[in-house]
Amino acid sequence: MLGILKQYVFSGVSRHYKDETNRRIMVVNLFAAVGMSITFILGCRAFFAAEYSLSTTLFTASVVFAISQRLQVRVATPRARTASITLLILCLMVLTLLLLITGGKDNTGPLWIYLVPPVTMFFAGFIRGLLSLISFTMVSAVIMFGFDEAILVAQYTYAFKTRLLYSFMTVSFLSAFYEYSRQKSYDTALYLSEQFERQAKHDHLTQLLNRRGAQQCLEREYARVVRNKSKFSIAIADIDRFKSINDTLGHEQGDEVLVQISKVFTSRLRKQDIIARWGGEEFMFIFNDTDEAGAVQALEQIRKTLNQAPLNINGREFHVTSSFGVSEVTPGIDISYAIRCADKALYYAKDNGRDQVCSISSISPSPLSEQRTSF
Ligand SMILES: Nc1nc2c(ncn2[C@@H]2O[C@H](COP(=O)(O)OP(=O)(O)OP(=O)(O)O)[C@@H](O)[C@H]2O)c(=O)[nH]1
Repeated sequence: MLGILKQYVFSGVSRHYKDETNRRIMVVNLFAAVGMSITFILGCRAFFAAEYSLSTTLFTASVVFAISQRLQVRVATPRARTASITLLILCLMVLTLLLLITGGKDNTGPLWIYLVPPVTMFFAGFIRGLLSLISFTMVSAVIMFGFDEAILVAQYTYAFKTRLLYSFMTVSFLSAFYEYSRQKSYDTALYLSEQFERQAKHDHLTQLLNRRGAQQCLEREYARVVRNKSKFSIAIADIDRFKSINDTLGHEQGDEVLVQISKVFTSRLRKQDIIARWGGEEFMFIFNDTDEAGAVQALEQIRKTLNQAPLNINGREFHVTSSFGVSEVTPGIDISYAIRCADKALYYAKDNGRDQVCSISSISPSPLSEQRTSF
């Protein structure tokens, strides 16, 4: 029994949707179930009391509640969800207005009016909810006071009608305020969680991806390579003699040098390629759908740009160079192995005089001939 109830409440929920959407789906499921049951029970009572018009109205409402729930589950699109919510709110409002007009059982019908504000606000959101409630209030006022009360079937005192309207407007205002605060808190929480996620993956100095972010990209790209049986290349860049830059300029200006270098690197990359700060004065390049020769070509351009364009640090010009180690990743070569190869190529470039691009296949003897399982 509990399992069936859980299945019903969670029907239509998907991990691909936002939390807010899933929460709405669950509340619509619950609300539709409650609305369907109550209107059905009250409809049966009215039927056995020979109040056929009331029972027909309640049975119709019960069916509409059921349809709106099925709609959001069967047609899992944002439009269907909006239609389902609109149907629920409309059904509730029409039902409430009918109870207001007829008085329901012993003139207690108007009491159901207090269900309208919280339900409308939660389902429709602040703006649409507010507009719906203003329209509903105006219709209710016309029913109670307009046309010499010709629309009303039930008899209410003037004091009752005015108090009903005032209290309804107060509940509506409070519900609107609550929904506004709830939406604001939700937006703030969402913004903060996005910021935290961004910070966890980005380097605060250069604003590039950090090592963690780069590793996620590498894993994603590797999965794609395995799936498509294709290849991509990685490269590690290490700024030449950065220690002496720090010693000459100071650590703070050294940071500024890193920022400017990251901009030079980024400016020369294709849109689909990725650059990250791998750590300290090291950068990682990920060249999607590119073999080793293609990556070497691209890096030669980057190297030349850095070599030829002096950096401007506090009005003084500085020539900075970088060495690069390149390696190719194919479905048969795992990422950690490729990183080790790129590292080897980089140190080969350093040993051979710096300011150059070295690929792993250009090194002799090739480390690729080593046991891959050793990584
Ligand atoms: N300003 C600054 N310096 C850093 C940062 N991270 C690492 N470094 C410095 O970078 C320097 C790296 O020096 P080394 O690894 O000895 O190598 P190098 O001087 O670059 O020489 P080669 O790599 O052999 O060309 C060290 O002095 C680190 O303190 C950083 O975030 N900011």
